[in-house]
Amino acid sequence: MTDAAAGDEAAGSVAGTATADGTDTQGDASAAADASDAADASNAVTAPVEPVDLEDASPLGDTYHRGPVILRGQMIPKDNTTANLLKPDADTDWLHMDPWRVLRIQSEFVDGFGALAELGPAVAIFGSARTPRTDPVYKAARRMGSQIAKRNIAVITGGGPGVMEAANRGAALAGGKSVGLGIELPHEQGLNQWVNLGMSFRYFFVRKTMFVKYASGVIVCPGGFGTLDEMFELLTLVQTHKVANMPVVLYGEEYWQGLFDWLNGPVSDHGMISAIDPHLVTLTDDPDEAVKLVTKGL
Ligand SMILES: C/C(=C\CNc1ncnc2c1ncn2[C@@H]1O[C@H](COP(=O)(O)O)[C@@H](O)[C@H]1O)CO
Repeated sequence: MTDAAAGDEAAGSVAGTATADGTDTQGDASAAADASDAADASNAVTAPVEPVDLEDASPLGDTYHRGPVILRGQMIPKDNTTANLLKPDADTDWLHMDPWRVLRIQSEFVDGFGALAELGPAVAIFGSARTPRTDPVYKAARRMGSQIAKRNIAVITGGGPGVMEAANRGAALAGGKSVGLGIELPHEQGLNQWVNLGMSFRYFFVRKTMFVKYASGVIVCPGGFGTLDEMFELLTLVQTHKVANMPVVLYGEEYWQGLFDWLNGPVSDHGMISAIDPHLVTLTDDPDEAVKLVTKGL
C-alpha cells in the first residue's frame, strides 16, 4: 500500500486522492463535504457521512496529484516532494541541472539590473582582449574612454584586458564611471584594475543584455569573435526594433572596411540584408570624432 493509500484509508474514503505533498483528501464525490469539514473540523466528527459514488472510483486505485498531472497505480511515487525537500542530499547532481540553472540565470539578471539601474547615461566600448598596451588602438581606446568620461557619461566595457582595459583606464583616470561587465572564464584574471563599478557574469547572454540595456551608443574597436558577436548582436536587435536605434561607431577604418564592403556588396546583393543605414554605422579613424558621434544624443 502506498503512503497515499494509507492516508486515504485513515480518511475513511474508498477512492481517495493524495496530493504531491503527501496530504490526502477524499474522492471527488465528497469534495464538497471535504470543504465544509476543513472549515470546521469538529463538525467532521458529527456530520453525516456522504455516500460515495463507487462508479467514480478509478479501477487503477488512488489518484495522486502533482500540479496539473495525475498519477495512479504504479506511477505513484514512493516518496513525495516535501520528503524530498527535507531529505539530506548525498547526490548533488541536481545542482548542475537546468531547473536550478534557471534560478542562477535569473539571479544574474537581478544582480546586473540592480548594479546598473542608477548608472545614468553610458556608452559601451567593445574591442579585442588581446590588444597590447603598446598598440595605437590601445592609446585611442584610452583617449575615447577619457573623453566620454569627461562628458559625464559612463564607459562600459567587458572588463577584460586589451581595448577594454584601455577604455576603463581612460575613464577612471578622468574621474568618471568606469564599468566592467566581465565574464567568468577559466584561466582568466578577472576584471581589469581600472574598473570602478564591476560585475562578473557566468553567462554571456545575460552580460550582453546589460550592454544593450544600459548603453545608448557603442564604439567598436578592432577585435575578433567576441567583438564581432557583440557588434552583430546589437545590429540585429536594432534592425528588428528590439532596442531603440543607437549610434554604432566603428573605430579603425582600414580594419573594418573589408567587412562592410562585403556586407554592402555580396550580402546585400543576395538580398540577405537591406542596405546598411549610414546613420546607424559610421567608420572613423579619429577617436575624438568617434566620441562626438557616439555621444551625440546624450
Ligand atoms: C582571451 C583573452 C582574454 C579573455 N577575457 C575577456 N574578458 C572580458 N571580456 C572578454 C574577454 N574576452 C572576450 N571578451 C568580450 O569579447 C570582446 C573581445 O573579444 P575578442 O574575441 O578579443 O574580440 C570584448 O568586447 C569583451 O566584451 C586574452 O587574454
